[in-house]
Amino acid sequence: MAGEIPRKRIISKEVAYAQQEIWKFILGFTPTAVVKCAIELGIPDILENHQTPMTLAELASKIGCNQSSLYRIMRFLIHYKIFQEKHVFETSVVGYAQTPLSRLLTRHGENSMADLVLLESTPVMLAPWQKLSAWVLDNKQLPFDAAHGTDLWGFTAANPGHSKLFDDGMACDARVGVAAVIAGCPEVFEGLKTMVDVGGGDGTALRLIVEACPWIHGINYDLPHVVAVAPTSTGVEHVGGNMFDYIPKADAAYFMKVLHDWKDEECIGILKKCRKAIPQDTGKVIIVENVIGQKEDNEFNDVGLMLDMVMMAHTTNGKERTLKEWSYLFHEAGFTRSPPPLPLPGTTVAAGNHHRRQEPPPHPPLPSPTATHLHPPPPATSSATHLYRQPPPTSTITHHHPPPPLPPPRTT
Ligand SMILES: C[S@@+](CC[C@H](N)C(=O)[O-])C[C@H]1O[C@@H](n2cnc3c(N)ncnc32)[C@H](O)[C@@H]1O
Repeated sequence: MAGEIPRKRIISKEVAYAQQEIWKFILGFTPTAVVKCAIELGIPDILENHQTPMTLAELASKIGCNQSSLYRIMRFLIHYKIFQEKHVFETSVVGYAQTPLSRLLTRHGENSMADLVLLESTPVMLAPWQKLSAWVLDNKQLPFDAAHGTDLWGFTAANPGHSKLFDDGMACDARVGVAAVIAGCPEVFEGLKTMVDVGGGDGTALRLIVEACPWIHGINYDLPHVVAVAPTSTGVEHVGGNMFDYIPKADAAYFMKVLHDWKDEECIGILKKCRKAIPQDTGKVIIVENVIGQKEDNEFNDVGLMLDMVMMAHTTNGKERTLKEWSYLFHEAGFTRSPPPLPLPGTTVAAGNHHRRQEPPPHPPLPSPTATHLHPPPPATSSATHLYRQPPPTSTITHHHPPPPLPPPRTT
């Protein structure tokens, strides 16, 4: 019939859906870029300080920018629920206001993640993503090294400005993570006189822990260039060194988002060093890390998987791990038992204890049935469900170990 479109040229619903969805990937960088722009313009802080909704004219005047660009930026961010529109108190005038999301983007708010947004969107951190496919293809040069000629830690050591950005970004995450650990499983800190935070960055995590548990003397242990500029705080001593060589002696060793930067062999080496740093009978290793879902559960969460890609782009063979993969590390390092993970509000914590390994180790790289047995997946309780579903899940695992011969401490 004249004017009728041939049937084969009408696209199916699936193809139409795919054609729509693919734009999320084509332009997936825009939310990050526009959120970064809003932070740089100081919009979350301006709205926070103003306390009542601000009109476009007021906001543009405060920032010192033209209204038409600002209007489009705000329209975009309102669409993504970063900001909202609200009536100015008892008037018909509509203005811009904060949301719970934008409160996380003020520069110095209690739970601010602004520094982490600014870090991840720097040209330095974006460049390695251009090298990802080459790395996957030939495994010759890690993406970060290919982009910058050195690894992340070498780069931060040579670039104090980027090192500060990195430490500030990590401190954002540390503030949220430590609050969850203290609220959800304070018992892990009971009875500790000393605790070393290995890879503790600028000491933010340890400062908060010592504030909450003032009976603990904290040792913040990180690379010399990091602790050299770390702020001082009561009850926290900064020690510079290399965790592959030596870990300072303490009742407990605390690792927060450190082991995910390293491959299995390196983590096992670090954990073995830990066994030399803590007392045999009462010592603990406390690990606060992401736990990603296991394949059979099909419960990988978006944030966990994104972080796993970040580890590939930015670290020297680091990765996010499933419970079985964590169990494998503990077993290989000589620990035989750890309790199931404990859920926390907004995050998840697992606690465990430790015993010296008696049986032969499982074969790498896959976790063996022995490792699974030593650190079984959590039972199908609400805790376990919570563990896998909270983005980003985190686990704390404590272990005991045999006595150490002690190397001399290195301090800065
Ligand atoms: C991802 S950051 C985590 C920082 C901190 N634990 C937190 O959660 O905010 C990893 C830390 O490990 C430190 N690091 C890297 N290599 C190290 C080494 N060989 N010895 C000690 N610390 C190291 C880095 O300087 C960095 O502060």
